Amino acid sequence: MGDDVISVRGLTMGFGDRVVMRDLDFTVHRGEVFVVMGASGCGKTTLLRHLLGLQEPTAGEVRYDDESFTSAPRDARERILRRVGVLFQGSALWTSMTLAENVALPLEQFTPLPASSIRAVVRLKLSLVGLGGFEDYYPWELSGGMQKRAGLARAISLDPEILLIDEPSASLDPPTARRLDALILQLRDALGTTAVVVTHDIATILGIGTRALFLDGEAQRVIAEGAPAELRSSGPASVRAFLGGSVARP
Ligand SMILES: Nc1ncnc2c1ncn2[C@@H]1O[C@H](COP(=O)(O)OP(=O)(O)OP(=O)(O)O)[C@@H](O)[C@H]1O
Repeated sequence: MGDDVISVRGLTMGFGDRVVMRDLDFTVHRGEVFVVMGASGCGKTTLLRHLLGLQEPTAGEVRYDDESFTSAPRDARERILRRVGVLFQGSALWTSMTLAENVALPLEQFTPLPASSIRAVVRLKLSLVGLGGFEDYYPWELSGGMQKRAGLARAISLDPEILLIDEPSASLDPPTARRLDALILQLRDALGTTAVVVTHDIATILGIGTRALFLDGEAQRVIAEGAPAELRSSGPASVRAFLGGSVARP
């Protein structure tokens, strides 16, 4: 397997006649935490939806390894997506199910494992995110940070190679958000997962991003790509300002 896990080529995204972002070109490398950043409304979530096939490109394509996802038939897309775990912004847990039932759901749907093995995997995944012992709790009995961690446990239930995470720190207080950042790194290290994280949280970007892409909503294009700390010190002025770096000319 090569080092390029996801490649986006000439991707233009829009709604009807309205273009949100044009000519996106980037590659996500194996094992990195790749951050998609930009101001609210620039198209970060829309990009994630394209990576999942929930929205079709106006132009261009998404590739996983060396296989076109965009032009793949439905069964090939499903096979590719089996390698991808997703944590949506609101965690998207089923509120009428316990944490164990939530995490078990993908295992029941996509593996032939017997119930006893599923229970063991569920316990392992919940303990990996620090929720060992919370198997029988319902999502509404948990804090926002715990709900996100439960969402992560479900996202990793099928041992995905790739994790797509939308706004991990949204609606969390800063210390809880930092703990979730640390957990994303831990999972990457423990499971060898490649992560794509969509966020406008500067602490997350600088804290866990290996490389980052800056989407400029007004220009409707990418205006910077690179290591977050480098972009903060020597990226374009608007990116430096976004990342809280100095905007004075050197
Ligand atoms: N279903 C839709 N129909 C039409 N326009 C949409 C739709 N969904 C999103 N948009 C528009 O597309 C643009 C990008 O939205 P998107 O949610 O991808 O931004 P974002 O960068 O993720 O924002 P945020 O950080 O606030 O979540 C916005 O201008 C939004 O209004």
